[in-house]
Amino acid sequence: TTMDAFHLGCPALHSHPYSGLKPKHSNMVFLKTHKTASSTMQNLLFRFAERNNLTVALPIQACGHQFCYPRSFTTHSVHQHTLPPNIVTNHMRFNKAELKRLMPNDTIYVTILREPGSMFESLFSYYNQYCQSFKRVPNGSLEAFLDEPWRYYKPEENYSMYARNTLTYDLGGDKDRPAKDVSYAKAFVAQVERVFSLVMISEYFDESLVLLRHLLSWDLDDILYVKLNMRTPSSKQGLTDDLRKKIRAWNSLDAQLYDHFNASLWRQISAVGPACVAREVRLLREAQEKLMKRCFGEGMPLVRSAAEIKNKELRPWQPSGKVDIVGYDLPVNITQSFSSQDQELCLRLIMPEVQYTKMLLRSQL
Ligand SMILES: Nc1ncnc2c1ncn2[C@@H]1O[C@H](COP(=O)(O)OS(=O)(=O)O)[C@@H](OP(=O)(O)O)[C@H]1O
Repeated sequence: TTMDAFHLGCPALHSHPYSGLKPKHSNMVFLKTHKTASSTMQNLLFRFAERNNLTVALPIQACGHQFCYPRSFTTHSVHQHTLPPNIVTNHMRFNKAELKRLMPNDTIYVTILREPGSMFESLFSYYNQYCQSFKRVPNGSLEAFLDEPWRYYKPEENYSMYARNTLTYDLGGDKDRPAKDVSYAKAFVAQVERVFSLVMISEYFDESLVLLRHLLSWDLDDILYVKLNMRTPSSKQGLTDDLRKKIRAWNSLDAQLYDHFNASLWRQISAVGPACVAREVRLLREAQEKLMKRCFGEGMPLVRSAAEIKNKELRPWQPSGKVDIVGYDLPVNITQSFSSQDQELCLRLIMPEVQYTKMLLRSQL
């Protein structure tokens, strides 16, 4: 069966005869960075937590669905009914010392980075009305911003962290440290490396998940997902090489983080065995397809713009009228023939972050 093949995979990691029986690791912090596929990861972790009766740390009401981001994380932002937690995954600005006070000693730290070009293009479009540095650019032109970023960017302004080195900021670093301060960048990368056991890469999401599965001794079923929080193609802009270069120069700290951890990811893949990782990725995609059929019938899940989604619980948050974030609906004819267990799973797979956070909080009260 697929499951047997899955367990037989990657012999390098199964040198211990009983390693297949190793208990699943459940204490983890996933630093949810912005516009990096982190909502897809968060949804996967929420489902894992529910299936295994784990406690997810959730923000107090005053902090919204984030731990009072963009302020640095403190334990005061954690709802008392979600203590002591096994899993932390809602948005925050990372603060290791405070997390250490909150979490068990065996907590594993994981995060995710995305290629700076496509990440910045996504940020620019998603936060175009939210972030003043973007809002004041004529015609919402990414080119205009990148030609003269200092004309639009005010480092001290609200939400300026979406306009420069967002990953560095989310990780707790100094987004405005000048690029010529080489030793800062190096020391920061080293610090991130010491804390995080795995830094996932959005472009290699499935490969990253396979490494995560190995790190935590999870099953194939634990890493199934549906892509969340996507923009419609019409909300996206292609990037020229020149634009990509300018984005990297403007976000040079993030670019250094990305280059470093992209290389580490491939080193980790090499260590496990590239063929074995590729096999698990294939098995993951096959299992995913089966699950899609079960939940959504033949073909793909029903990708819809928010207004078209009948069930309000399934509408993703829309940052502004200028960008469309798509979500999913469950097909009615299929849901009628569902077992209630399947219905719960399929519903959760496509539940957006804000709604799922609220639901989890209610269930943990
Ligand atoms: N599995 C997977 N692999 C690769 N990319 C993925 C995946 N899932 C989501 N996405 C893309 O991630 C973008 C949304 O990121 P986030 O969920 O982190 O955004 S948010 O900060 O929480 O709002 C968003 O990018 P853009 O569409 O470019 O905006 C999603 O399309």
